[in-house]
Amino acid sequence: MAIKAAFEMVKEATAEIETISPAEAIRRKDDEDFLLVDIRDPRELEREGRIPGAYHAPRGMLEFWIDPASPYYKPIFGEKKKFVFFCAAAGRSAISVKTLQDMGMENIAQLGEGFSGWRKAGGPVEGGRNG
Ligand SMILES: O=S(=O)([O-])[S-]
Repeated sequence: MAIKAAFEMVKEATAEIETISPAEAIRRKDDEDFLLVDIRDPRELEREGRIPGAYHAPRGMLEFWIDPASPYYKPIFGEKKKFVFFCAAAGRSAISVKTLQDMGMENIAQLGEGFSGWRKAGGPVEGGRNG
């Protein structure tokens, strides 16, 4: 059986979800009803730094953290906010947001170009070893 290309999955997912530009995310980052959700691995956060105020939800646990019926549910995902997920470059976030959307989660989007787009657009970053 042929393996479907990961980037094809990203392309298909991206076509079905909302993407917010880094500039818009920077503008809205302090809004009470707007939350950036960092789905990168802990090692990436240590190495590259993090967006101040972003909530860290490792991609591996996402489906379980947003599902109120799951023992791993995180009530923050039940709050009335716009949840904007990001990874390093909007690959994993596209697939993740599509999955959460399919699960019925509303008011979600991904951050276009991910953490690298945020950095390029001049968004604040804290920590990291590549500073
Ligand atoms: O998934 S990724 O875009 O961060 S490589």
